[in-house]
Amino acid sequence: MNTKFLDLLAQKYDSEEKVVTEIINLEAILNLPKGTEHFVSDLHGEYQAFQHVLRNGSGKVKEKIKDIFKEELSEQEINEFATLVYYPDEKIQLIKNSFDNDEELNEWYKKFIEYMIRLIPYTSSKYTRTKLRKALPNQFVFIIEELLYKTDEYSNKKGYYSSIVEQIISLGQADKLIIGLAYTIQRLIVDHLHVVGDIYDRGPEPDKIMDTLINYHSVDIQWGNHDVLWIGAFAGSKVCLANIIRICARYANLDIIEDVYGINLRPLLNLAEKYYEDNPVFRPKIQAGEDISDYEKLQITKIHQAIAMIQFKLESPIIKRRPCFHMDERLLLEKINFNENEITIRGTTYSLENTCFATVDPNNPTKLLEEEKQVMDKLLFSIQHSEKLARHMKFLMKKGSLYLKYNGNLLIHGCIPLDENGNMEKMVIEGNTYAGRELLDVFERYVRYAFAHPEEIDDLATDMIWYLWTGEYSSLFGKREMTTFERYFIKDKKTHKEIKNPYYYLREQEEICRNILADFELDPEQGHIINGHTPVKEIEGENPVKANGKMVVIDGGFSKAYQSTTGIAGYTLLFNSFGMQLVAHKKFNSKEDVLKDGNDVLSVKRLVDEELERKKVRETNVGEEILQEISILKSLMEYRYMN
Ligand SMILES: O=P(O)(O)OC[C@H]1O[C@](O)(COP(=O)(O)O)[C@@H](O)[C@@H]1O
Ligand SMILES: [Mn+2]
Repeated sequence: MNTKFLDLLAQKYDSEEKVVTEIINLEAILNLPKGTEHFVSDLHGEYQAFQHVLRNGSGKVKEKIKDIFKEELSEQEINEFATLVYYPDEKIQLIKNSFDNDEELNEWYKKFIEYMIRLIPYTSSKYTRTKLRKALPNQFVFIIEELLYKTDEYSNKKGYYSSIVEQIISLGQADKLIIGLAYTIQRLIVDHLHVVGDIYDRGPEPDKIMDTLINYHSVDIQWGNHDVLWIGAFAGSKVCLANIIRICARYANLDIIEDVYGINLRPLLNLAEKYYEDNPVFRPKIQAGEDISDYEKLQITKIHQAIAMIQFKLESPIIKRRPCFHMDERLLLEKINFNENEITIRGTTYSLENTCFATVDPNNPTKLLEEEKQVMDKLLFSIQHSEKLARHMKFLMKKGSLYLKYNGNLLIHGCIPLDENGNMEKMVIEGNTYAGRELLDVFERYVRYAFAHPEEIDDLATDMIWYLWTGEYSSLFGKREMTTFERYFIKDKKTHKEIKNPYYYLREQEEICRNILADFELDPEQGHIINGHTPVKEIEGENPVKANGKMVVIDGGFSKAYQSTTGIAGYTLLFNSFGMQLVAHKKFNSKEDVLKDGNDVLSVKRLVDEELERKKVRETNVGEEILQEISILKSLMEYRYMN
């Protein structure tokens, strides 16, 4: 091994004892059971529901409480304890309001501090003391460690411990301690979080989800089609930008653009007011309980049309300059017969309804008006200069990728494009042919290039991000074409259908999944493919576990817009040292409901896979890294200290 490197390392490990201690420490970690991985997907801006799943660890928090306290506490007390762990700040407030005097409250404090101190060793049994210490609330580390490691064999410490707790209470620190312990428990229960795509769009608070993820102790993200759409907009793609604004208008979420990311929509509104009227198909989709004035609804309806038309116009030049996208069928504005108000698609002529073509020149239908161009220039400038968006997009790039190989599994939001025979679809890009993993790798390279060059806006890399949103062989989209235009303007529902890639029925077959795993150089015997993207229709009896357990579809179903078609809120997945568990979630109403009756919509579990032997850190990705570190430290030992 390079001696320069070892000399450098020796600066950190400057004594034999330090090297030995670290080797022993790492060896010990290898033999601990692997930590719990938590998989969620398709969050779609539903921050509150996501928070809940994160805080209850898909049911794990309550499970651990039950393991320890089921003989001792009633179901109601267990629920109360669990809600205290999920929402400590709010729960403490409720508890305080429910007591008439301090004595009762102090008793409650004592009881629950003790419960929490008893729960922590159980939730941290898979971690080293150092790791546990890092998870503890800073200001209380010393005190908590005293309480945790009490060995009361000779019972002369009893007084000591109860005096610590009493001091905490009398010094007014009990709330802070309990809150700190609650977050520690949440954190210990899940070691690592995977977000299998679609943080953005449809729901109201994707930004808050991003902030949560940025502060989360350990996370990775597999980009979803909606996430790359936002990345695309930030990287300079005007058509991606038009799409994100269109979707925000459609779901009455323009606040995200305006208030959260600080993009001025006034120029777009002016254009919209000038050219558009009310139009039923462009009215925003408003969720039950949302309150929007008729005036505002009308404004959004106009903006929605203005930006949709800009989007359609912007698509055309890209399709023309990128023959490799094979998207000529999508040159729809050019297929319109404006005299007859008809369009001919794949040989069939349909009449158009609810059109809003005031800015369209029939002789040159894809040409942007000067005003439209200016609006888009201004919007792009502001989006690329939004500091908050920059922070969120950089995080998506840093922690995200198109797919991830993790502990033997393949995590991917959408699909691996296949033909009907199960062969990987090929795409020719700049004269080279790619399929399967290689295609995804090349897609990802373009995304990263575009992101690194936001000033280049018409280049292949930037266009490629849009392709990932909507192209036939995109691993994120997985459908032949996106029928947005048809959904707005053509009545015949046949034209709305978006035909899915054969992957979506072939993935039921074990053989197909094994082939894909092998293409990604994963062991088909051990590995699973974990998908998001398509809501699992439990109502119709669809099983999220497919291909003899090789394929797991966990669309979180957080999106309220889809809950009526799925029958449940969705699925999450847990993978701990005992195996994988799929958790089905019922609809999440509100945090207030959980706080009130403590009865958090509990989840049904299905065993996906059961390990015969408990899986150790040694057998994980982290384990591989540790093994490498050990081997380097051993070289250092030999080089420096053994001769
Ligand atoms: O429900 P909406 O707003 O009409 O959106 C439908 C569009 O969303 C998509 O399903 C993509 O979004 P998802 O990744 O959430 O499925 C498109 O295929 C489709 O055209
Ligand atoms: Mn998706």
